[in-house]
Amino acid sequence: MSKIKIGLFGFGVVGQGIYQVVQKSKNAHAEIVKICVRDPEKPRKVEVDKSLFTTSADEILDNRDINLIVEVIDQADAAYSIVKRALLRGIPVVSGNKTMLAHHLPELIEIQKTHNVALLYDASSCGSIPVIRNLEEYYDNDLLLEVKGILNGSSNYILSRVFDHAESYDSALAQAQALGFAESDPSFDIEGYDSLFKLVIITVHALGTYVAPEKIFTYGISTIHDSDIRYAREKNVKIKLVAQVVKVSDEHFTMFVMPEFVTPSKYIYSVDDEYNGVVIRGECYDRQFMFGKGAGSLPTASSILSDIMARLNNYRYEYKKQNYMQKPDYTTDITLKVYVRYKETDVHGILNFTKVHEQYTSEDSNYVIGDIQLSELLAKRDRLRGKDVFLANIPIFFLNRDN
Ligand SMILES: NC(=O)C1=CN([C@@H]2O[C@H](COP(=O)(O)OP(=O)(O)OC[C@H]3O[C@@H](n4cnc5c(N)ncnc54)[C@H](OP(=O)(O)O)[C@@H]3O)[C@@H](O)[C@H]2O)C=CC1
Ligand SMILES: N[C@@H](CC=O)C(=O)O
Repeated sequence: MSKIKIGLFGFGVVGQGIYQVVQKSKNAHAEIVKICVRDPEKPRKVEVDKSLFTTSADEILDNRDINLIVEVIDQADAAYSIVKRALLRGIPVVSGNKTMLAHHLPELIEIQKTHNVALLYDASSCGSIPVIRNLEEYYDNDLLLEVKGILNGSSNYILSRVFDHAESYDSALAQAQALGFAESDPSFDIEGYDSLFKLVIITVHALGTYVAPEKIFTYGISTIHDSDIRYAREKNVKIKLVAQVVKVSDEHFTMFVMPEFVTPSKYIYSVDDEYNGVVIRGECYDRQFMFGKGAGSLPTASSILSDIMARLNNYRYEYKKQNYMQKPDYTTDITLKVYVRYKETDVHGILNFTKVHEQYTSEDSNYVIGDIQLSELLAKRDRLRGKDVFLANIPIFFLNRDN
């Protein structure tokens, strides 16, 4: 490709960042030809020639000059329709939309193969950190055992402000929204779904296997309470929202998203604010750690620019791990040690612990620390929703391997 002519979908936090980095980057040999938005009259932070705007997706998809679609809108269903139509027409796409990708990757991978067309999406997972391309290329072997980390900038920002700066949860969430870190519906961030969707995408590139989001246990930070923070401080740990995919044997891997008590010796202990941190563990090399801004306009745009420039060399994912021999199967048949704090909810009536290590009751709040099957947590997930319950992983299961 000699010059990239971009049809851009979305001109919000990320779209405007992309416009800025493309203008700045002379060696990208790229030009934004048209921008599709919902409302062309909306005031924007970045000044742009208004004649670039359209509200018609077809005006971009039918424009034969455009040889790359960049999709950064906040609507997953509309994004799916745009991306699929573009790929079916043979137009390559760069996307940052993890919600859409986590739900439609198997079909979109198939279309890429049958229509010989590329879909790149490094910005969808961990903002500026190049996780996907590294998993796809550098870690293209059997040695990978685990990818674990903080994948959501907003929840990490909130936890940092609450934990280290004694700010209120609501004020920290409002700041995460004002700074452009949070999703349009911030419950995606705080309930763990954004981390979940990124984990689904990461697992496709880490192990070559797609697991649908609804099959994965996900618990967020929205029910965190002063007593949880007090407890963590007393134990000299921090609470982080952690997503992980782990090979638990040669035959099986597991994955889940939940708050975790993180000790100071762990790499992710020092990952604060909107930063993300990803620990990659493998046979022979032990651990490697990737760290960087996980959200925000320019950090995310920098990742999109990297995918745009990769298209100059016709780069595409080959999904080689999908064809690996003896791929491990997904299991939820593992035991976790968890802390469950509650007030009124009959936690013991809902959750079957295989072993209770510690129980505490007081007027203010109660907690239990016990062993529980991941499958049990997944089965009872809906019964815990909306309850006065906070749950955190105590990473004992992987203790001798955890750093
Ligand atoms: N913010 C971040 O840090 C990151 C975001 N992402 C992902 O990037 C995407 C965009 O996020 P962000 O920029 O923050 O979101 P914003 O809400 O800031 O912007 C969304 C943009 O999408 C446009 N839009 C919505 N629906 C349509 C549609 N049907 N057709 C055309 N345009 C549409 C909106 O138009 P209008 O302006 O007219 O309303 C707006 O410009 C999301 O998928 C998000 O998950 C990924 C990594 C980081
Ligand atoms: N809302 C997301 C944005 C980037 O993916 C986050 O906070 O990480």
